[in-house]
Amino acid sequence: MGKKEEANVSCLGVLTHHRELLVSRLRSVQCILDNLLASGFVCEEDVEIVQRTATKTEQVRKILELVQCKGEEACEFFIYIIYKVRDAYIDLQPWLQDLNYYPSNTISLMTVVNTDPISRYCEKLRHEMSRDTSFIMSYGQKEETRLEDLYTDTMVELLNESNESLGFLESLDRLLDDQAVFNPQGETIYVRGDAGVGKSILLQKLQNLWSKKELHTDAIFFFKFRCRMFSSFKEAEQISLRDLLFKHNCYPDQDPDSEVFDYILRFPDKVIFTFDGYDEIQEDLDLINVLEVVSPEDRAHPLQLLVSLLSGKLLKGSQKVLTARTGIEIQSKVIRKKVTLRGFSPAHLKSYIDLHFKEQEIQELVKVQLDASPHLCGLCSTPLFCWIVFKSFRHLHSMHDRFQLPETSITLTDIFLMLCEVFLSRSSTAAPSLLKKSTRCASDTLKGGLRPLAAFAKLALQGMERGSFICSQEEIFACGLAEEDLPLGFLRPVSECDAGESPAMFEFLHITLQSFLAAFALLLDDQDAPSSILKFFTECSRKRDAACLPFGFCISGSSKPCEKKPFATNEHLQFTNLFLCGLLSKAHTGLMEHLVSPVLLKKKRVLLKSYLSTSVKSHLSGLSPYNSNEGKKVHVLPNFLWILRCIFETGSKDIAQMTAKGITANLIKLGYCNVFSGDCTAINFVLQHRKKLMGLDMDNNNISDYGVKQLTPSFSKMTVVRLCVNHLSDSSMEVLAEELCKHRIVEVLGLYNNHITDVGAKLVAQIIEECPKLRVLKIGKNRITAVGGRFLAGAIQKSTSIFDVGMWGNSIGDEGAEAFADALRHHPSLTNLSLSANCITSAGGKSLADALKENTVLRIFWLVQNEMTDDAAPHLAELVQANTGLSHLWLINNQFTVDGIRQLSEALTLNKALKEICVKGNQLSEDEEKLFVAEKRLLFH
Ligand SMILES: Nc1ncnc2c1ncn2[C@@H]1O[C@H](COP(=O)(O)OP(=O)(O)OP(=O)(O)O)[C@@H](O)[C@H]1O
Repeated sequence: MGKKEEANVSCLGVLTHHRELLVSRLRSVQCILDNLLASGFVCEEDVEIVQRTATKTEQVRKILELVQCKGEEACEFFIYIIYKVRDAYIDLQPWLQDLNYYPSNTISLMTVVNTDPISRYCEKLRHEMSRDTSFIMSYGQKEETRLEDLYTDTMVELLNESNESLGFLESLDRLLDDQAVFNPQGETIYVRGDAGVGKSILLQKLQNLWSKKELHTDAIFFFKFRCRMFSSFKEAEQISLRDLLFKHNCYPDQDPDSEVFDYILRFPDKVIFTFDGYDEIQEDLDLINVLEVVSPEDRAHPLQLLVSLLSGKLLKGSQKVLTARTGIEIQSKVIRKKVTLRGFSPAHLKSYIDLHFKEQEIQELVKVQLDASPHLCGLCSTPLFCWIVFKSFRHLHSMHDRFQLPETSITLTDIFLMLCEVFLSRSSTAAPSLLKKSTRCASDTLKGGLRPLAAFAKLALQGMERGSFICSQEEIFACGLAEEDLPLGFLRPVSECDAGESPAMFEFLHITLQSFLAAFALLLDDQDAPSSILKFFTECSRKRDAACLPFGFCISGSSKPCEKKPFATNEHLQFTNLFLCGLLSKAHTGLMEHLVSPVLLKKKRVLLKSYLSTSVKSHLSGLSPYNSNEGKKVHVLPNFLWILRCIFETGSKDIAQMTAKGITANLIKLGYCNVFSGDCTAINFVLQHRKKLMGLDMDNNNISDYGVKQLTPSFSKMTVVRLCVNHLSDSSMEVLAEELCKHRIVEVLGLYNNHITDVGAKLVAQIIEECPKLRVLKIGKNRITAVGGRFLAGAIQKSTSIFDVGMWGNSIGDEGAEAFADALRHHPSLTNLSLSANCITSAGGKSLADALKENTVLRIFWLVQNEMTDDAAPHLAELVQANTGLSHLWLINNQFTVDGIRQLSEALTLNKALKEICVKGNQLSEDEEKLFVAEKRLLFH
């Protein structure tokens, strides 16, 4: 009570007056009793009497009687407990506010201990979450790393419903907020990314932040799951939501009345869930057809509980974060917002180096070596690969003084071989001091460790064939592994919750390592026919009807999931194929001959090469080229990217040559294929063998500056270079300016939606000036201001070839517009120009209009979404009247009123050549728009 009321109203009176309200709303009796007892207001006997009372409401009545008997101070303390233990008495907080309650100085000195089951459970969850997430799960058990010692931010890109970029997340604790929400009805935040890009670690960091109360959320419960757990149940098994939450996270202690679960049901918005690895679910779920569980008391198959939670049928309002590999599409209706992980940026990579290597000298050494190899940097933008490279570097460098990272053409196979070498060298009996400075001999290490290596490989392959990522101790020992092999580092224990019911289960430290070892097993196998190495290729090439649509079928009408399917993607098999290509490559022959008979090795290599050649041919012949503005175009399928990756791993020039020759179209489209920077080496490996000129359309991928550097040799053949939406910065423009100006054959340059600033614009201007065939330039949605605008306009003015320029969505303003006006005045060939969304006001509009009066070449002019008002109208009207070349003028979303539009309309009647002026989205009412119906060429829609 406020100080004023304090004098008049006694707490005893309050309890009498509000007795019924307290009886109906007070839930956690135990916490009240514990505190009354601890403070001596009641005795043990009193507590027993209360506890013997049958119903909760009766218990509350008894407590009220007791405290009222004990007097004013006891009553005041009773209210004070409710005030202090907020979470437990959340329903009574508005009541306290209405009372304007404020504890007196005397009562504030008394201690209240929160023994409420909800608060205790929340504490327990935080404690366990902190314990489970403070370390990056052990590789080789001994050397666990603290999360905070190694966690580095990665690029988290926000996407809209159509997967277009909305920029990057500023900090991880904003993942749960409303930024970039495109579907407020959806409840799931969808995090996607490639293998090893850090989805699980991102969730771990999120959980860790929550456990330390550093996540901006008022959620007091956090339940984490690995999706694969949901598939580990038998078909007929059913569990309750309560069991799902508590059994697979932790149980509430001393909660006889199930208050925790009741609280969760009442306040689902206080709950966060994370579900990691949706792609690892072995059944496909259909959100529409699945018989959803909606009652929290029902028992159901865990997969049904999962679907019900994700779709908000259960615990509506709770926050859910779901991760999956790229390529898995989930129905938009359940998605609230979507992000994609892009790995380490160059700056993140530098921070990661500093965290990983404590010694400054080594930090420098690694930075120098990385700088020398953009390909390696590209691979290292994937945190998993980066971790392996750095771990191997640290280990091998400590053992062999002169160890250096491989500079050029390091493959993924090399990286995983290096990791095996590191693991196996742990079993070496020689003391490290004796090994120091000795020459590294990978073949000795692999040969020495062949027994465990072959056994781990066998285990990995068996898992792949079974479609399983976890294995039991019996399976491990059955493959010939012994207890002492486990600490080598290939396997790590699976935490109980992730494994479902099963005791002591293990998994490979990463699925990609399992894929690698499975490939090793195929290579080592001397029992089955050599052709069995191709088994996963065959599986991957089989078309999947509902590919990439895990919510696409199954569980139709029945409450049980139907037959087990392979994983939602077959990427783990694709990786096995890729590693097989690497292990069978010529470059590794010497090493592999220590492990497999040379005859068998050769047989397998021949088989693989012939398979790859055939599959390239059949893939290419299956593609149908079509004619486009830019020539005969062929859109390759994402699987082609895997073929290119495999070819690169084999290092076979023959196959690369054959592939390059087999592409008959003169433009290859690899758009939306999820190409990352590391892939560009593979693409370049093939394309550099191309004799004929060609175009490459790689719009909408993630190749970044490292990727552009990798493509350097191929630019000599490229007439079309489309790299829109690829996270390129000015440093890519340096490469492009150098290469394209050297070869001077480029005709189309697409750079839309990257991170190009004025510095890059200057380099692009150089390309325009020096490349005499350049016809089309798309450089919209970058960060170009008036300065860059002037460079570009100046170059365009000099070019005689360029006719189509897209500058949409920069900010060149009136100064830039002025420069473009000059270009228009003098330029002989520009026919299509977009200066939309460039902060151009009427002053800029006037300059452009005046210049255009003298230009009869420009056909289409875009000035959409600028800031022009009626001040620009007379000039535009003059242009409309005088210009005989212009056929389309786009003035959508400016600030013209009916007066301005009238001037344009009148001018239009005098120019029959102009086909249309689009003026939608200006400041006219519907009635005003109707004034212009007579002029059909003035469009308001
Ligand atoms: N942000 C990060 N900071 C430091 N290291 C990281 C980070 N993200 C990932 N790593 C390293 O990469 C490894 C693989 O990451 P993670 O398991 O999270 O990848 P993932 O995207 O979940 O892969 P998959 O899809 O194959 O399950 C981690 O064990 C860790 O060593």
